[in-house]
Amino acid sequence: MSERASNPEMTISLNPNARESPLKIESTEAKAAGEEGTENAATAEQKNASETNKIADTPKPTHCAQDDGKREIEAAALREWDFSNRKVILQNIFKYDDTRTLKKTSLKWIKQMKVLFNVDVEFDRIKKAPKESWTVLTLASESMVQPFIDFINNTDVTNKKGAKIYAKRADAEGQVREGARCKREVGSDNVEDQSSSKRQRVEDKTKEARRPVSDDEIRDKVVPLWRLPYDKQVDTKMKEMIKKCAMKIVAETKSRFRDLSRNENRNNVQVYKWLTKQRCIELSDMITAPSKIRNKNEFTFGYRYLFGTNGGCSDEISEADFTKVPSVGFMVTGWAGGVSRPHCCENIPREACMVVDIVDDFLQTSPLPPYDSKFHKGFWRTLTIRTSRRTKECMVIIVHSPASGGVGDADGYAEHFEKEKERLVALLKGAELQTEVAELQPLKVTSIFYQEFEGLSNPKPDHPVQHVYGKQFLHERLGKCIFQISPGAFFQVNTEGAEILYQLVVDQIREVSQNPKDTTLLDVCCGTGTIGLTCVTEGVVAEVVGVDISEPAINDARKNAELNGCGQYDKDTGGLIHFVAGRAEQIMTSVISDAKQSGKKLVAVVDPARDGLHADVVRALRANERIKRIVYVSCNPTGTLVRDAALFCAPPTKRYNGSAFRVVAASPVDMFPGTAHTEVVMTFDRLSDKDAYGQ
Ligand SMILES: C[S@@+](CC[C@H](N)C(=O)[O-])C[C@H]1O[C@@H](n2cnc3c(N)ncnc32)[C@H](O)[C@@H]1O
Repeated sequence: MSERASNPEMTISLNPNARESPLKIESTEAKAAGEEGTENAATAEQKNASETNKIADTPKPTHCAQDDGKREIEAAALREWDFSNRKVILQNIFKYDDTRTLKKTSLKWIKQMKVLFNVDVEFDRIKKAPKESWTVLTLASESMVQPFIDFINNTDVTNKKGAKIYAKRADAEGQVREGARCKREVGSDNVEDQSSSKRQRVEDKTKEARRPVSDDEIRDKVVPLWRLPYDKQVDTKMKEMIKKCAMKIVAETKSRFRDLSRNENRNNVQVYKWLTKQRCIELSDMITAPSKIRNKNEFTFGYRYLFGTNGGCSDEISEADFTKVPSVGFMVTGWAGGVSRPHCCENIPREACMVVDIVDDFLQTSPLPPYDSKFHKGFWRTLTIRTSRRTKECMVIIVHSPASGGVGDADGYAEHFEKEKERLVALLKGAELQTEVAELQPLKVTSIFYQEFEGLSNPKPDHPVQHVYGKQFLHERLGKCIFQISPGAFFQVNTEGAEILYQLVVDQIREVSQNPKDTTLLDVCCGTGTIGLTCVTEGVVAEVVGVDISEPAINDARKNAELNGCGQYDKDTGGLIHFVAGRAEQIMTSVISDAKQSGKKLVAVVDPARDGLHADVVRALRANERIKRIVYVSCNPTGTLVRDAALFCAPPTKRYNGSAFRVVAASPVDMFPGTAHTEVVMTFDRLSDKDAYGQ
């Protein structure tokens, strides 16, 4: 916290530049408007300066004027302390960026402003709530706010995912609450101005997005590394892993040692021996997946834009050149755009494209329109296709708006829905889905589900589904096991890649479970029980306790234990395989203490979603010294794995007690070829005091 923030009594600005040498404000508009604009800006600047100087120039007050003068100074001081007029809200910030990253980014923008427009801006602080896509940035003085907002809104400032970042003022009282969006402090004219300019922006974006899209654009979005040969893709990812995961874990962990000795005045917080000379976690070579093919693909209903008879011939393409047809595919140009066919993407299997073709044909004659997220109107929303080339099964899940009541003009939908539903089922169930591999038998659509959803985004995995055709589950074979998968349950999207990933986990557990009968595996975020059951069938552990938030996934896991001959848990007699539904952060402590009662050795494998582990799960695992090894499977190695690894490896504190861990192995696996994503299996071993500081 800055000195100013920590001492509200202080009235002298710590940023003398901000008050004494008023800014040269040369906003982009002022530049564009030439001399006149510059002059206006200069006048405004002078006005600003004279306002500021008023305080300093206040004549020595007479007795009566003394109170007024005092009040004015107090008011000025208050204004100085009223941070709200210096606060800017930035929207569309990347959800997983933390405050430190944002500080760096803001400094970069400020540098750009200086270079491009010769505008001096300084910022005081920036604060971001985790997983919010907006943040509040406080500038050093009020006069910097408008130029900064202009810069952000009028130049190409985007977040990591390429979405435009927008800026606006925070509200008058500075009531910037975490988790609440702020209202702007503007006059009614301004509100109109701003909302019409916002409308304009949305219109422009929509116009830009609703157009025919080339195959290369589709690939650029879905498999952004497709232009590189595969070995170069792997190189690129490996460099990213070293810089943003392996090096960051060491830096982050070391910074925790520094913070502890500084903040808690603990002068004995010496960096552990294994870290002292280390700059980077040692990573093994990237393990490549034998196949690029995804077994789960999600598409959106919408309109596909095609060139009309004249369209696409000249450089200047206008909207009149397009025609549009209802379709299903990827939203390559964002939520406001049309949808594009997935056939050109190398990771989408041909059998899934065949289902897309069937649904596409069906839509051409369907009286029910695709859903339009801009107006929250329309019927067909998303199509999910799960396939297994090994069992020749295919599961189709169609999400739609309610047929009556609910979304948009739903009243007309009810009369068509039942008929349309049956028509689509009839088209799908007879289909033979041929893969690119001629020798492979074609797949069949073995189950169809409909899912009604009224909300604005997407249904949660446990949102109810309506089973309309075939089997209730999809079956997939992995290694020696077979797994039943419910429509809402998680399953790794690259089947061949998952086998490699699980084999790595098995090997890491085998290293510490000399006697499998005496080892219990805690499978945290176990999904359908895949990792735990693979470990049992591979003979590295005999007992598994799995925890997952999803009830359907846990039901699948229990069934999968039976299917794979691992026995089922009996609540009276107990048993060797036990799956529990619940939030890991709420039940982990009791799960661990129950597991401890058997007196067996405990090993944990954690495989959380992109959000990483909840702090309470890290605490529970750290606090239980019986857990000597944790194998962490991460799909977000440059984000949440870094955070969680630092929490496991940092010295004990009141909040995170129990001896620290150290990283003993880390293997990146390319589960998503063509994309920038990588999965990492990282192994942590508990450090004894002797290991921590010993020779
Ligand atoms: C990446 S998946 C891993 C699943 C499984 N290990 C596998 O390989 O198939 C993450 C799992 O975490 C579960 N999950 C998400 N939040 C959770 C929470 N708070 N507590 C327990 N499980 C959670 C999800 O339901 C999902 O099954």
